[in-house]
Order: sequence, then C-alpha cells, then structure tokens
Amino acid sequence: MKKGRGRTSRIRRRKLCTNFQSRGDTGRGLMSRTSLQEGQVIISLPESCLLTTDTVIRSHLGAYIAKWQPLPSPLLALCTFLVAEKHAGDRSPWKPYLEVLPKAYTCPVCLEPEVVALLPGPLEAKAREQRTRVRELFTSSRGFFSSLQPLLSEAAASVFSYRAFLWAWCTVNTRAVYMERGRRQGLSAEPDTCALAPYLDLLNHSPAVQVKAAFNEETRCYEIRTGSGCRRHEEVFICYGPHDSRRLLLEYGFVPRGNPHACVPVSQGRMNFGSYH
Ligand SMILES: C[S@@+](CC[C@H](N)C(=O)[O-])C[C@H]1O[C@@H](n2cnc3c(N)ncnc32)[C@H](O)[C@@H]1O
Repeated sequence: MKKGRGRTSRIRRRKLCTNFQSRGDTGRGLMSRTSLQEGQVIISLPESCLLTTDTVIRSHLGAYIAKWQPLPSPLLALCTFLVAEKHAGDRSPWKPYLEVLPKAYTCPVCLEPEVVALLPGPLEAKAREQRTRVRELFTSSRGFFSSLQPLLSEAAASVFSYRAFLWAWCTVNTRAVYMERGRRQGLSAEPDTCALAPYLDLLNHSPAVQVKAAFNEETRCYEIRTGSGCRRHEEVFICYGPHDSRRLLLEYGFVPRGNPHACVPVSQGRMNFGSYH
C-alpha cells in the first residue's frame, strides 16, 4: 500500500492544511478553520508560551546578565538568548520553536552593501543606518558575549558570530509582538516592548484588516481579536501597522501589493521645486 493513502492520513493531511498554509509570496501563514466574526479572538497565547525578557532573566543567562556592566538592553537580551538557545540544540526547551523559525531573512540589513547601493536613495540611506546600528550593537556586545563562555561548548566568538546575531536580530525585528512592560532588573532603561509569540507569529500582514492585539491581564494571554471578520478556510491576516512600503521593507523584509499607506518621500529641495501647483 502506498504511504499516506488511507482515510486517517487523509484526515491528518486535511488538518495540517487547515492550520498551516504556504503561500508563494508571503511565506507560511495561518488559515481559519471556522468563520470568524468581528470582535472574535483569532488566537490566544498563554503567557508561559511567550518569549520575553523575563524568560531570558529566568534562564541560565540571568546570572550573567545581572553581573554585566553596562546593563544589556532588552533587545540585546532577547537576541543573546536566541543565539544561545540555538547553540544549545537538543538541550533547549525552545528547540521546536527555533526549528520553525526562518533560516534567513530578506530585510535590507541582510543585504550586501553592493545590493543596498542599488536601492532608491532614501531607502538606501535608511538601510545603511540600520546596518550601522545593528553592527554597532554587535560590536559593543562582544565583551558580554565572551562573558557567557562558561555556558558554551564552543568558543563564544564562533557561537556569537555576526551572522548568528543578525539572524537573531531579524527574528526579533520581524516577528516580535508589541508588549510594553516595565523596566526589568538587570536590563538597561531602553523600552522593553518585544515578545516572541510562537505560532501567533505565523500571521501575515494585510493593510486591509483591522485587529486588536494586546496582553489580557485577566486571562494572562496575548490575544488578537479580528476587527474585520474572516471566512472559513481563508488565510487570516493581521495588520502590523499603517506602515508605508519603505518601512515594511526595512523592518519586515517585504513590500506588500496594493499598500494604501504607500508614499513617496520628497526631499526638502524637491518640495520647494514641487510647490508650483
Ligand atoms: C510574523 S512573520 C509571518 C510568518 C511568515 N510568513 C513565516 O513564514 O514565518 C513576518 C514575515 O512574514 C512575511 N510576510 C508577512 N506578511 C507579508 C505580506 N503581506 N507579503 C509578503 N510577505 C509577508 C515577511 O517575510 C515578514 O517578515
């Protein structure tokens, strides 16, 4: 008998298809198995499934973070945790999540300088700025990475390579949900607003939908409610924000089709020139 031809396997296949859909240009996404009415919860993820700076501080990294000066930022803590857990492989409780994360990203920060130079002027400038910021964060954190050597089975410099750091930075930047929290002990005063939300982070962006997303203090879950409804067996989208295409490319590595927030930045000189109307 050919593998995967029976009824059980057909049902299993159908279940997989309804949960996890692959679409050419958006990568993976989520599809609803029922129709969703306006205001209904699309997805609700318990606090224990979120990867936040609390997760990092409670982990084996916590003691090293507490000792390090200057205090690491919340973003650095998350990136460091991702790289360290990836390095831990089978020993990491986050392995199932880490395995489904993209291996590479399409954000301009990952592009070679020769490719960045081909981007339109204002976008090129932003991409360069972003690249410099990420590079500087990496370079200024080398000492902190070295301090983690006792936790690592390889040289800290090879575990915390720029490539690994960039992957972690893009993971946080393209997939984290916004979750504002107070300052955590041991971390710098920079805003602590990012949380990784496994499974929920498979939702793709559409500027045409409205959603409400927030951590519910009563249920202790991160919840997303649809503001527009969704038909059964259709892909469920959320809106990452009313971002123009340049911002979406810079932060998320894609340009959506038909973006109502698309705009063309006009330089000061151009504006004067253009004010003849
Ligand atoms: C939060 S993840 C969503 C899940 C992602 N598609 C995956 O395969 O893991 C965000 C990423 O999905 C992709 N994405 C989301 N919405 C998109 C869209 N409307 N068009 C193209 N790519 C999109 C981009 O690569 C973006 O960085």
